[in-house]
Amino acid sequence: MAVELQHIKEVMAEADCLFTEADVEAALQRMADDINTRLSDSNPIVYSVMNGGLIISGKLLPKLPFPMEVGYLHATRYRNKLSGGELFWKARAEHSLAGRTVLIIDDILDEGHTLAAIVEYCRDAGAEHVYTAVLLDKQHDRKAYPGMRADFTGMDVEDRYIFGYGLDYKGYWRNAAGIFALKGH
Ligand SMILES: O=P(O)(O)OC[C@H]1O[C@H](OP(=O)(O)OP(=O)(O)O)[C@H](O)[C@@H]1O
Ligand SMILES: Nc1nc2[nH]cnc2c(=O)[nH]1
Repeated sequence: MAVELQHIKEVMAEADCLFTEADVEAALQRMADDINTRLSDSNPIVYSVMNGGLIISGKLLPKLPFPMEVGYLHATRYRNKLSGGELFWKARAEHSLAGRTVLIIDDILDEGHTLAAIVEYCRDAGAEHVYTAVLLDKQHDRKAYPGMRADFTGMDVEDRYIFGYGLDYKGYWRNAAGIFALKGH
Protein backbone atom coordinates (compact mmCIF):
# COMPACT_ATOMS: atom_id res chain seq x y z
CA MET A 1 0.00 0.00 0.00
CA ALA A 2 2.78 2.44 1.00
CA VAL A 3 4.75 1.53 -2.14
CA GLU A 4 1.69 2.08 -4.31
CA LEU A 5 0.99 5.46 -2.73
CA GLN A 6 4.63 6.41 -3.17
CA HIS A 7 4.29 5.59 -6.89
CA ILE A 8 1.13 7.69 -7.10
CA LYS A 9 2.96 10.63 -5.51
CA GLU A 10 5.95 10.22 -7.83
CA VAL A 11 3.70 10.22 -10.87
CA MET A 12 2.41 13.64 -9.91
CA ALA A 13 5.86 14.95 -9.01
CA GLU A 14 7.20 13.92 -12.44
CA ALA A 15 4.16 14.91 -14.53
CA ASP A 16 4.07 17.82 -16.98
CA CYS A 17 1.43 20.45 -16.24
CA LEU A 18 -0.26 21.15 -19.59
CA PHE A 19 -2.97 23.48 -18.26
CA THR A 20 -3.12 25.31 -14.96
CA GLU A 21 -6.22 25.67 -12.81
CA ALA A 22 -6.66 29.19 -14.23
CA ASP A 23 -6.49 27.83 -17.80
CA VAL A 24 -9.18 25.26 -17.00
CA GLU A 25 -11.43 27.76 -15.25
CA ALA A 26 -11.20 30.12 -18.25
CA ALA A 27 -12.03 27.27 -20.63
CA LEU A 28 -15.03 26.28 -18.50
CA GLN A 29 -16.30 29.86 -18.57
CA ARG A 30 -16.00 29.95 -22.38
CA MET A 31 -17.90 26.66 -22.60
CA ALA A 32 -20.59 27.97 -20.24
CA ASP A 33 -21.02 31.15 -22.29
CA ASP A 34 -21.44 29.09 -25.45
CA ILE A 35 -23.87 26.64 -23.80
CA ASN A 36 -25.89 29.55 -22.38
CA THR A 37 -26.19 31.09 -25.83
CA ARG A 38 -27.31 27.89 -27.50
CA LEU A 39 -29.29 25.88 -24.94
CA SER A 40 -30.84 28.28 -22.43
CA ASP A 41 -34.38 27.87 -23.85
CA SER A 42 -34.16 24.13 -24.47
CA ASN A 43 -35.18 22.74 -21.04
CA PRO A 44 -32.45 20.11 -21.27
CA ILE A 45 -31.66 17.02 -19.28
CA VAL A 46 -27.96 17.35 -18.47
CA TYR A 47 -26.05 14.13 -17.87
CA SER A 48 -22.62 13.92 -16.32
CA VAL A 49 -20.69 10.83 -17.45
CA MET A 50 -19.23 9.20 -14.34
CA ASN A 51 -16.61 9.17 -13.06
CA GLY A 52 -14.57 11.56 -15.16
CA GLY A 53 -17.40 14.04 -15.80
CA LEU A 54 -17.99 14.63 -12.08
CA ILE A 55 -15.59 17.53 -11.51
CA ILE A 56 -16.27 19.27 -14.81
CA SER A 57 -20.03 19.06 -14.30
CA GLY A 58 -19.74 20.42 -10.77
CA LYS A 59 -17.79 23.39 -12.08
CA LEU A 60 -19.89 23.99 -15.19
CA LEU A 61 -23.47 23.62 -14.00
CA PRO A 62 -23.49 26.60 -11.59
CA LYS A 63 -22.43 28.76 -14.55
CA LEU A 64 -25.61 27.79 -16.47
CA PRO A 65 -28.44 29.89 -15.00
CA PHE A 66 -31.42 28.37 -16.81
CA PRO A 67 -33.91 25.59 -16.07
CA MET A 68 -32.54 22.07 -16.52
CA GLU A 69 -32.80 18.61 -15.05
CA VAL A 70 -29.57 16.95 -13.98
CA GLY A 71 -28.54 13.33 -13.77
CA TYR A 72 -25.68 10.96 -14.43
CA LEU A 73 -24.76 8.12 -16.70
CA HIS A 74 -21.98 5.72 -15.90
CA ALA A 75 -20.17 4.16 -18.82
CA THR A 76 -16.49 3.26 -18.79
CA ARG A 77 -14.04 1.70 -21.21
CA TYR A 78 -10.71 2.38 -19.49
CA ARG A 79 -11.48 1.08 -15.97
CA ASN A 80 -8.28 2.48 -14.40
CA LYS A 81 -6.13 1.29 -17.33
CA LEU A 82 -4.11 3.45 -19.72
CA SER A 83 -5.86 2.22 -22.88
CA GLY A 84 -9.53 1.70 -23.63
CA GLY A 85 -11.47 -1.52 -24.17
CA GLU A 86 -15.11 -2.41 -24.63
CA LEU A 87 -17.67 0.05 -23.23
CA PHE A 88 -19.20 -1.17 -19.98
CA TRP A 89 -22.45 0.43 -18.77
CA LYS A 90 -22.83 0.80 -15.01
CA ALA A 91 -25.85 3.15 -14.94
CA ARG A 92 -28.20 4.31 -17.66
CA ALA A 93 -30.69 7.19 -17.77
CA GLU A 94 -33.51 7.36 -15.24
CA HIS A 95 -35.53 10.03 -17.11
CA SER A 96 -37.70 9.47 -20.14
CA LEU A 97 -35.70 11.05 -22.98
CA ALA A 98 -38.54 11.07 -25.51
CA GLY A 99 -38.64 14.41 -27.31
CA ARG A 100 -36.10 15.98 -24.95
CA THR A 101 -32.92 17.93 -25.48
CA VAL A 102 -30.00 16.17 -23.79
CA LEU A 103 -26.58 17.60 -22.94
CA ILE A 104 -23.86 15.06 -22.15
CA ILE A 105 -20.89 16.37 -20.12
CA ASP A 106 -17.61 14.46 -19.98
CA ASP A 107 -13.99 15.29 -19.21
CA ILE A 108 -12.34 14.15 -22.45
CA LEU A 109 -13.04 13.11 -25.99
CA ASP A 110 -10.16 10.77 -26.75
CA GLU A 111 -11.00 8.10 -29.33
CA GLY A 112 -14.66 9.05 -28.88
CA HIS A 113 -16.16 5.58 -28.54
CA THR A 114 -17.61 6.46 -25.14
CA LEU A 115 -19.39 9.60 -26.31
CA ALA A 116 -20.49 8.03 -29.60
CA ALA A 117 -22.14 5.13 -27.73
CA ILE A 118 -23.82 7.47 -25.24
CA VAL A 119 -25.16 9.72 -28.01
CA GLU A 120 -26.51 6.68 -29.86
CA TYR A 121 -28.12 5.41 -26.65
CA CYS A 122 -29.86 8.78 -26.04
CA ARG A 123 -31.10 8.95 -29.65
CA ASP A 124 -32.39 5.38 -29.45
CA ALA A 125 -34.24 6.41 -26.27
CA GLY A 126 -36.04 9.11 -28.29
CA ALA A 127 -34.09 12.27 -27.45
CA GLU A 128 -34.84 14.98 -30.03
CA HIS A 129 -31.47 16.75 -29.75
CA VAL A 130 -28.29 15.36 -28.17
CA TYR A 131 -25.43 17.78 -27.45
CA THR A 132 -22.02 16.90 -26.07
CA ALA A 133 -19.60 18.98 -23.99
CA VAL A 134 -16.04 17.98 -23.09
CA LEU A 135 -13.29 19.91 -21.36
CA LEU A 136 -10.59 18.30 -23.51
CA ASP A 137 -10.32 16.98 -27.06
CA LYS A 138 -7.21 14.85 -27.58
CA GLN A 139 -5.49 15.56 -30.88
CA HIS A 140 -4.82 12.42 -32.99
CA ASP A 141 -6.27 10.55 -35.95
CA ARG A 142 -7.80 7.63 -34.01
CA LYS A 143 -11.30 9.10 -33.53
CA ALA A 144 -14.36 6.82 -33.73
CA TYR A 145 -15.13 8.60 -37.02
CA PRO A 146 -13.08 11.16 -38.94
CA GLY A 147 -13.55 14.74 -37.80
CA MET A 148 -15.44 13.80 -34.64
CA ARG A 149 -15.84 16.80 -32.28
CA ALA A 150 -18.08 17.57 -29.32
CA ASP A 151 -20.60 20.39 -29.69
CA PHE A 152 -18.81 22.28 -26.91
CA THR A 153 -15.06 21.83 -26.34
CA GLY A 154 -12.95 23.55 -23.71
CA MET A 155 -9.42 22.95 -25.00
CA ASP A 156 -7.52 20.73 -27.39
CA VAL A 157 -4.86 18.62 -25.69
CA GLU A 158 -1.84 16.77 -27.01
CA ASP A 159 -1.82 13.02 -27.56
CA ARG A 160 -0.50 11.90 -24.17
CA TYR A 161 -2.00 10.16 -21.12
CA ILE A 162 -3.74 12.94 -19.18
CA PHE A 163 -4.95 13.26 -15.60
CA GLY A 164 -6.49 15.89 -13.32
CA TYR A 165 -9.89 17.64 -13.17
CA GLY A 166 -11.78 14.34 -13.18
CA LEU A 167 -9.31 12.32 -15.24
CA ASP A 168 -7.54 9.62 -13.27
CA TYR A 169 -4.20 7.92 -13.11
CA LYS A 170 -4.95 4.38 -11.83
CA GLY A 171 -7.95 5.75 -9.94
CA TYR A 172 -5.98 8.64 -8.39
CA TRP A 173 -5.52 12.35 -9.07
CA ARG A 174 -9.04 13.06 -10.36
CA ASN A 175 -8.84 15.80 -7.72
CA ALA A 176 -5.71 17.42 -9.21
CA ALA A 177 -6.29 21.13 -9.89
CA GLY A 178 -4.81 21.26 -13.37
CA ILE A 179 -4.35 19.08 -16.44
CA PHE A 180 -1.24 16.92 -16.23
CA ALA A 181 0.47 14.52 -18.66
CA LEU A 182 2.09 11.32 -17.49
CA LYS A 183 5.85 11.34 -17.89
CA GLY A 184 6.87 9.31 -20.94
CA HIS A 185 3.30 8.79 -22.26
O1 LIG B 1 -13.04 8.94 -26.04
P1 LIG B 1 -12.75 7.63 -25.38
O2 LIG B 1 -11.48 7.00 -25.92
O3 LIG B 1 -13.89 6.68 -25.42
O4 LIG B 1 -12.37 7.93 -23.85
C1 LIG B 1 -13.02 8.92 -23.11
C2 LIG B 1 -13.61 8.33 -21.86
O5 LIG B 1 -12.57 7.74 -21.08
C3 LIG B 1 -12.69 8.18 -19.74
O6 LIG B 1 -13.55 7.38 -19.01
P2 LIG B 1 -13.08 5.98 -18.38
O7 LIG B 1 -13.56 4.85 -19.23
O8 LIG B 1 -11.61 6.04 -18.09
O9 LIG B 1 -13.87 5.94 -17.04
P3 LIG B 1 -13.79 7.01 -15.83
O10 LIG B 1 -14.54 8.22 -16.29
O11 LIG B 1 -14.45 6.33 -14.68
O12 LIG B 1 -12.33 7.32 -15.59
C4 LIG B 1 -13.25 9.58 -19.88
O13 LIG B 1 -13.88 9.99 -18.68
C5 LIG B 1 -14.22 9.43 -21.01
O14 LIG B 1 -15.51 9.02 -20.56
N1 LIG C 1 -7.29 9.53 -17.30
C1 LIG C 1 -7.46 9.44 -18.61
N2 LIG C 1 -8.56 8.83 -19.07
C2 LIG C 1 -8.70 8.79 -20.40
N3 LIG C 1 -9.68 8.26 -21.12
C3 LIG C 1 -9.39 8.45 -22.40
N4 LIG C 1 -8.23 9.11 -22.53
C4 LIG C 1 -7.79 9.34 -21.29
C5 LIG C 1 -6.62 9.99 -20.78
O1 LIG C 1 -5.74 10.52 -21.47
N5 LIG C 1 -6.53 10.01 -19.42
